[in-house]
Amino acid sequence: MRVLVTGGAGYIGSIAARQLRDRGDDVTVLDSLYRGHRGAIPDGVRFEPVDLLDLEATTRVLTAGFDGVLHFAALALVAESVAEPQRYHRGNVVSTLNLLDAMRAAGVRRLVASSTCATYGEPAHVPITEDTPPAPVNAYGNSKLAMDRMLADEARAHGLGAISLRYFNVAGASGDLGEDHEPETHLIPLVLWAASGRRGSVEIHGTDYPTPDGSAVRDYVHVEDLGRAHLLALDRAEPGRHEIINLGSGRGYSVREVVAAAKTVTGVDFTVLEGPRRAGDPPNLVAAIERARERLGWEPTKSLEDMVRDAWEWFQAHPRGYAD
Ligand SMILES: NC(=O)c1ccc[n+]([C@@H]2O[C@H](COP(=O)([O-])OP(=O)(O)OC[C@H]3O[C@@H](n4cnc5c(N)ncnc54)[C@H](O)[C@@H]3O)[C@@H](O)[C@H]2O)c1
Ligand SMILES: O=c1ccn([C@@H]2O[C@H](COP(=O)(O)OP(=O)(O)O[C@H]3O[C@H](CO)[C@H](O)[C@H](O)[C@H]3O)[C@@H](O)[C@H]2O)c(=O)[nH]1
Repeated sequence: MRVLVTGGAGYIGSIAARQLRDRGDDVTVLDSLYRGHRGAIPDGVRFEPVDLLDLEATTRVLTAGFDGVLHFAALALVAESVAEPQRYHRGNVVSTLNLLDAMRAAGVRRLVASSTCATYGEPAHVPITEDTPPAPVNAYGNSKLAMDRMLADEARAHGLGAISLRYFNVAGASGDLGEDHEPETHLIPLVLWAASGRRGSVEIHGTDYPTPDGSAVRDYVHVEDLGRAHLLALDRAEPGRHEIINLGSGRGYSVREVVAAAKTVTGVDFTVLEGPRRAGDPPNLVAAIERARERLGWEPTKSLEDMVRDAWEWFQAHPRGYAD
């Protein structure tokens, strides 16, 4: 297949682009490099340094001819989205609208897009199925829900085959490709920065949640398992249909459990502080993943320990991320 990967210079997109390349697909990465890294773009794929907000340039790229698109490009920092919602509606909604216009003009009919558990907000019950009513609590979640709805409309009106993959917490690395976000807000990188000495400590944000050990519970999924789900989804997308599929491991770990796993894997007894809850953090998010099993034939294969170990190896080999 000829596949365009938007956001293919970012954390998840670069790893999925390499998986596509490795199965023999002809891959082009489109990325503005606003939050990505030139060094993350895998060898053997074409690169188009284009911003999706530039409709003309995006249309030009699409007219080269593609069988499908994996759409990772987005802004993805929750706190930033609360402070500057307009950037998220432009960066995640208008950019996707441009992509759909360009795909329609070029006759590209398959799309797999990055959605998020943030579209569910703070549901009362876990595990969270795809039928849980969406109720985002921040502009990031609102922008991704708007994207999902846009894809459903496009499928109905113009025959697009689209799948929104709603990821829970993505972690781990894949060989020499890993997580290098600036700013970094995700738990596992920050815990490992404490273990490596890049930071003096890590703080547990909230110890009074209604969970077994008082810290918040999340569902972590390995970035390689996640990437594999995209390849399956690309093959399964059906013209005229939009589907939503959760991707997680189906089991939750508390912040304290992640910290303990990192101490075991790294062998470092780093400093752990306890602080207040981070605004907008739900207590407990765990995915129901039956639909991914049924529709994609997908099964997560890697444990939390695998994620922490792979990320640890990457951070040790790349202490300053892609700057190394
Ligand atoms: N990391 C997670 O745990 C997580 C969880 C749920 C959903 N997601 C979603 O997965 C996707 C990828 O996440 P990531 O962690 O790899 O993010 P990332 O920031 O590492 O990568 C995003 C890439 O998109 C590019 N980009 C952003 N806006 C663009 C635009 N307008 N035009 C062209 N390129 C643009 C950036 O330069 C960057 O390379 C995002 O859509 C995110 O919302 C991530
Ligand atoms: O230094 C830290 C960082 C995080 N946490 C906690 O660890 C858990 C996981 O936090 P992350 O920031 O790693 O992940 P989130 O669950 O906040 O974020 C995930 O869900 C978001 C939507 O809510 C976005 O989709 C985001 O991209 C995705 O990683 C949360 O309870 C958070 O409070 C800490 O205790 N200390």
